[in-house]
Amino acid sequence: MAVPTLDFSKFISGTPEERKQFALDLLDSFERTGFAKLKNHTFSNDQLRELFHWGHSFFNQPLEVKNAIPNEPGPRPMRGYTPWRVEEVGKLHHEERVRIMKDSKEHFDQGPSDDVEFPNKWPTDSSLAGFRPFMEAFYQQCNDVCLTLMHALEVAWDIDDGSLVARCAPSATDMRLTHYPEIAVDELQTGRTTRIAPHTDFGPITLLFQDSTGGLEIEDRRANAFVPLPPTDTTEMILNVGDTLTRWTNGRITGGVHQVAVPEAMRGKSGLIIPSRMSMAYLFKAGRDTSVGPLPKFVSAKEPAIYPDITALEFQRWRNSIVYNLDKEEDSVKYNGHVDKPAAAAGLQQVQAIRA
Ligand SMILES: O=C(O)CCC(=O)C(=O)O
Ligand SMILES: [Fe+2]
Repeated sequence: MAVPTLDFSKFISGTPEERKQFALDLLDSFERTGFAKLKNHTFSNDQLRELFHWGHSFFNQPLEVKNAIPNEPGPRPMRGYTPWRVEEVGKLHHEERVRIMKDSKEHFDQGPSDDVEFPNKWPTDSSLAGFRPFMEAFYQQCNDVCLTLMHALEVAWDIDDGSLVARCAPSATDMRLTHYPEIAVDELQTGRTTRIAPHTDFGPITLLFQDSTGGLEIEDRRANAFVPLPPTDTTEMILNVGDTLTRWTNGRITGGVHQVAVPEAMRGKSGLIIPSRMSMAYLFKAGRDTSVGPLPKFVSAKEPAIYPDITALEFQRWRNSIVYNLDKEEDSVKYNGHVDKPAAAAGLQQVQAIRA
């Protein structure tokens, strides 16, 4: 399954025809594959190098320094540092729900710089003095790219009242640096852990940059198999379609399932160590109080809404209650109504029955 690389500059500074063509190509790629790639995305190679430099500087700190700004695992946006083998992203993927498989990764999460409800947690060590200003500026630039991409979807759908872009304010995005420490191929191939298990992201879309290690795989829907998205050009930005866009379009666009596994060249080999890997995911979100229910454009008497009108924050709380393995107890009751697909609901009940 080929994921096309689109030229973002055609939308930013192209002719009206080029803008329309970019918008249609973006939508087509999202609909067919759940992904797209962008070049001329406004980030320079120097900025990307600096991003990964700061990532390494942060993760190279001793564990107790990183643990001084701990993320509180739970049904809320994440802030600060999460050590490895805390998250169970695999539980998001319906078929995988029963498997307990903690991800072998550590990450740093940040939200909007003015967030008073879920404030950011910044490292205080003087060697990281430049980390915060760089990351805040990077965050802002990613937000601009995302809003422009939402506008491109408006152009593709002939939405002329700005209602899609309006659903993405005020910003509630979580930006994540993930470090996957080196790990033996044999350990990953036991299937008891993973770098990041198959999942879709929660927001409308995600912007992703990966380093040159490899291992990112996307689901090829037609082949019903994972295929590598190799880091042939690490300056390209990867776009993932997330759950919120599926909900907004009443199921018309399906989220792109992805995972990080053994890099292609090492697959099936024993006794090798997979080098450490780093990525940056800008997990774009709708405004916290905004509905993730279908847009009026995608609902009709013939096609009634198949997703409930819940807020983006409520939706995120529910998804994170699963990732942090809290969905067994009172959370499962609280969020159960949000399970939209009958098959998924039945699966969840089965899991609860097994665990009860
Ligand atoms: O590390 C990667 O390339 C993917 C990360 C990812 O899927 C996520 O953070 O949601
Ligand atoms: Fe993801």
